[in-house]
Amino acid sequence: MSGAGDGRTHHADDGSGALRRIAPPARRFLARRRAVLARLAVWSLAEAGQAFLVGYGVAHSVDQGFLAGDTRKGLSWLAVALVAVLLGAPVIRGVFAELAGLTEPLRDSLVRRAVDRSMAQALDAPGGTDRAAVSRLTNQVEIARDSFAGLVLTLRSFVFTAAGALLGLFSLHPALVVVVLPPLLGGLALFLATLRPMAAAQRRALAADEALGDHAARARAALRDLTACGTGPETARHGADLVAGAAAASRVLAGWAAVRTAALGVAGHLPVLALLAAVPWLRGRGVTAGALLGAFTYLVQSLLPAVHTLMTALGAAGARLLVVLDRIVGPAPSPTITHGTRPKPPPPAGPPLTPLSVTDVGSTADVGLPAVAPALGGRGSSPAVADLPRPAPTRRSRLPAHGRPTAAVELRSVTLSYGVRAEPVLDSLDLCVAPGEHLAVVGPSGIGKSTLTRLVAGTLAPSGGEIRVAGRSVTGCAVADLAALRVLVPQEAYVFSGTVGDNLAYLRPDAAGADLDATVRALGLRSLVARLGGLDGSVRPDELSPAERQLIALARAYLSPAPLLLLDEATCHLDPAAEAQAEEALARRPGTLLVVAHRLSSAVRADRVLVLDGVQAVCGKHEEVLARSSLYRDLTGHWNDGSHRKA
Ligand SMILES: Nc1ncnc2c1ncn2[C@@H]1O[C@H](COP(=O)(O)OP(=O)(O)OP(=O)(O)O)[C@@H](O)[C@H]1O
Repeated sequence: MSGAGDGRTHHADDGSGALRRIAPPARRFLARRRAVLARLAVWSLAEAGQAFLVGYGVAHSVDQGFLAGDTRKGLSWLAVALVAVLLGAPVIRGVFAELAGLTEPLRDSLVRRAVDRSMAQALDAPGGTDRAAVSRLTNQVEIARDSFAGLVLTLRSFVFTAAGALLGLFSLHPALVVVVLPPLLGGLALFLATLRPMAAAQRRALAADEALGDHAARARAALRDLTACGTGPETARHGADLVAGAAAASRVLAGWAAVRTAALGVAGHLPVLALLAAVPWLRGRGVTAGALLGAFTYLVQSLLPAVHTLMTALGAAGARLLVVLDRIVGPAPSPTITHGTRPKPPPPAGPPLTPLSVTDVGSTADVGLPAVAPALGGRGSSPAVADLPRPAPTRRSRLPAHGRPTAAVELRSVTLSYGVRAEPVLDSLDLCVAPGEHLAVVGPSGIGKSTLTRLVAGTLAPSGGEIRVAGRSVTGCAVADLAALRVLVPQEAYVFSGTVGDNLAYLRPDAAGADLDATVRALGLRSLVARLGGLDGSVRPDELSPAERQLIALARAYLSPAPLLLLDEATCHLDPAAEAQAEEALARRPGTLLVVAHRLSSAVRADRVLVLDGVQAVCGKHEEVLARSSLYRDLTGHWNDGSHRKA
């Protein structure tokens, strides 16, 4: 889960770093609660005494009572053992009462820290959201409190019970300690050796879980963008990778849990077996039957349950506590989101979900758009757009070595079906668009116009054939390379909260003020920009009309250095005059323009018109297509009537 750890390098260590970070605040926390700790110690001493008395009572009931023929004495010693067992209840009650004095202040302090951290991050990255904060405030704080309570209970219980039981064994016969202690210590050592790798595995599992949750939240927030840009499969693939990563992390964790179970077996059962095997040896050293029975009682009744609980609690709760505390108390991860802020290299931390170069940026900024890649000479090399005259297509053509200009867009026998058995939407389509050309795509609703733009944009892979943009195959092309080749402006234009300048320069972050001014003039945005307070004025997406949003998205595309612009009904909310101004400006821009037209005027303005008609396609100048395609004649008839705004 490499991505999961991005931006959280302090979580990537093996646990010792976390321990170092947690230790000082933990010491301070405990130092302030000495009185509670002292009261806990008193109750724990009572627990040690109870453990001591149980085995001691059983041993003496046998040796001094039943085996010596004194049944009354035997029963009296058994009564002592019974009272010791019954005393366990009030002792545990006392322990729990004191425990609250540690766990509740811990919970309050963690909540305070989690809130402080979220506030600090919100201030560091205005507009950004720290989604992990919710998890820290609820789930993780509860995990920390419960784990801490479990740890205090079991650690303390183990130490005092083991002390009581070992003291009891020693008092019965020192040889008993010699037999019991080695397997007990061996199991404990094996268990302690698993703690560090187990903590690291636990940390990776938590990080994988958070990364998955974060991905789901980002994908949900960006659903419209994902659908509009056709990057759902890519996002799903990334989600599947995260699920696989989380599963792998859980498997590693399970592997270490198995090692710990083995340690539990050694520490928990080997002492009993060792004691059984050593009975002849012990008898030879004068260990009485009562002492042996008392030793078994110590093992079965006190020591082994304490070891079992200790290992379970320290292994699971201890590792969890360390990881969770480090997340809340340790250094804050670097902010991952710059919503409403133009991304600057290096790109934001965290795995990108939809690395597109579409001009609608609002929620795609949330899902990690890549840094805008340079094209046509790279960043900073583009001249001020408005200063450029409209070059003839041939003048803008770039000639490869063999002398023929490389086509801006080339489709060779492209077929697209949305399902294995589905009728193809496009069937063996050939198309060649020259550099600098302005092509209008028309056709009835549902004929495949958006499909064509997505194919050319490289966000949809063809079922067959080949698609090249500026000579490069776009199928399987790296995202940054696609971003350098084309900009796709869909019908739903998204803008993001930020300044007007940030919105306009999103695809060309180094644009000079003069470029922005020229763009505003060329696209007819002057009154809108003035109303918003100039280039430094704020854009609030909800307060803009669909037409205003489209104008901003078009201006953003205009400024982009990409050589190919794809407009998929991107001017549908503009009135005819505004549409004409925007389209003419975009056509004057150096580069190729492919427009899905929804008005006759838009088709007439283009150098050529592509009419999609079922699986047939006709392409040529407006007059030629008018003569050759009855569908185009029908469409122009509808447009002229004004009865259908849309083809
Ligand atoms: N993701 C998809 N899965 C299955 N079928 C789809 C998908 N996207 C589009 N289609 C189908 O493919 C055909 C072409 O759709 P497309 O959106 O490309 O047409 P269009 O010409 O752009 O239509 P409109 O002008 O209404 O936007 C339609 O029948 C549509 O239902």
